[in-house]
Amino acid sequence: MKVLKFGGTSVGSAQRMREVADLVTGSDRKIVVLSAMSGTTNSLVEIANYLYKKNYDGANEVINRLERGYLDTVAQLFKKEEFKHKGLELVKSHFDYVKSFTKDVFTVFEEKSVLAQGELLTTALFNFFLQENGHNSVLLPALDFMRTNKNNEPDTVYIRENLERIMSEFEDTHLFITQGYICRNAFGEVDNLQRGGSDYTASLIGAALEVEEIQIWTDIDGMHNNDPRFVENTTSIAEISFDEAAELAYFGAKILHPTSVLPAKLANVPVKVLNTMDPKAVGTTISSSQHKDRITAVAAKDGITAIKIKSGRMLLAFGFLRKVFEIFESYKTPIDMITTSEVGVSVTIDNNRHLEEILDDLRKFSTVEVDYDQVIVCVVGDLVAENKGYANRIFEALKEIPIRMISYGGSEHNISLLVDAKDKKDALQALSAKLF
Ligand SMILES: Nc1ncnc2c1ncn2[C@@H]1O[C@H](COP(=O)(O)OP(=O)(O)O)[C@@H](O)[C@H]1O
Ligand SMILES: N[C@@H](CC(=O)OP(=O)(O)O)C(=O)O
Repeated sequence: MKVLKFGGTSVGSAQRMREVADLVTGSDRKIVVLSAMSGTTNSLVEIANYLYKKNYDGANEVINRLERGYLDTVAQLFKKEEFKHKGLELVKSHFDYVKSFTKDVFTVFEEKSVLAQGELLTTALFNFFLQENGHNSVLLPALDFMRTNKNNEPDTVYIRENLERIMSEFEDTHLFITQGYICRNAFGEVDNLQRGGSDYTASLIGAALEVEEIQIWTDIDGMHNNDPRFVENTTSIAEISFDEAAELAYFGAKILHPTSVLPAKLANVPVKVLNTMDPKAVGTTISSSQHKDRITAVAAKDGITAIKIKSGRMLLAFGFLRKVFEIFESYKTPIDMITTSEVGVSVTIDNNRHLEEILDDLRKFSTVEVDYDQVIVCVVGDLVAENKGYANRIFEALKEIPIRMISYGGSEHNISLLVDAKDKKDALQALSAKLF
């Protein structure tokens, strides 16, 4: 069995859905994970923001625009009156539900339910389309098996047991369709796996069922060696290890959700990144094979804040780092990069929600400087100490760019550098020019 995930752009129109149907209707057994049609989740976020502010005119305007888009898709997707009717009813019921919140209380619980409508609607439409064309597909409700625990981590035992239970009722079925991104939390409430989380859904399902392969179908021919939104002439990486792919995803390669590689890695299920617009392209295979003597790729993670913490008493003091880390831990704020010296320590975070409280606590025993709007540029490859010369090439490439922090040695696959956001594009381009 294989798991195939199609992102929002891959199911972004009636024509694209037809192309996806061609790709999934072979004879082998598959679970197809779909995201919402492109733009849907952004619109739902916009609607939720209006509903929080009780701006019902604003909410209705976006709701109506989104609904018209889905009605157009129904008109173009289905041929038979019966299915056109089913499609229209389906769209109406989902949008009536969203509209009901323009008259009701709106809290984080309702927001999560609103955000779930995109995937629920897209998968149901796609499943109708398969049925109209005579395919015997079954819709697997993600809300019946995808669940997180009290730490907001996937509850892997629950996921496996419930997937197996539901699927055992359909032993003769070869094609299952399910929603990416959405789940229930430990309290059984509708929740999600964070933006872009459909990749994570695919990886969790693939790992739970120990499938032969997970395929991530998107709008580009695999993982590229640099961010194609900022650098021209990037090329697809044919093969990459789980570890390198995880570093790239974590450090900003938008093509994969940051946490999506780990479940596949733990279950040792290979992941292929493939292009819906060019299905014959080789794409990228992510597996446990390591690739020696190369720099593989560059990525950049935006929205970073750097905090420089200085203390006259750090010199020869023990316990200083513990005090610093405990503060970040108490506000559940993860640290990305860290560098130390005799007089202080610099750390970066990507979540400023508790920044003011963190700074207040740090100021009780240190002086603190903050740099906003920073970017972590991450170079991934076989960067073991024995491979001499790679660091030199990286710094040579970046000689015109102010570098605020450098992290090397934390993993054998990564050198991370902190630069100002305004220098990001130049840094990425300079690295591509020198390294590839
Ligand atoms: N290293 C990279 N390799 C390939 N694509 C990348 C990379 N970094 C960023 N991207 C961007 O990621 C996009 C695909 O991700 P996304 O839009 O989330 O797809 P989907 O809607 O299929 O989930 C590509 O179109 C590309 O612009
Ligand atoms: N629809 C969700 C989940 C997702 O993964 O989308 P995509 O595969 O299009 O990045 C989002 O926009 O966040």
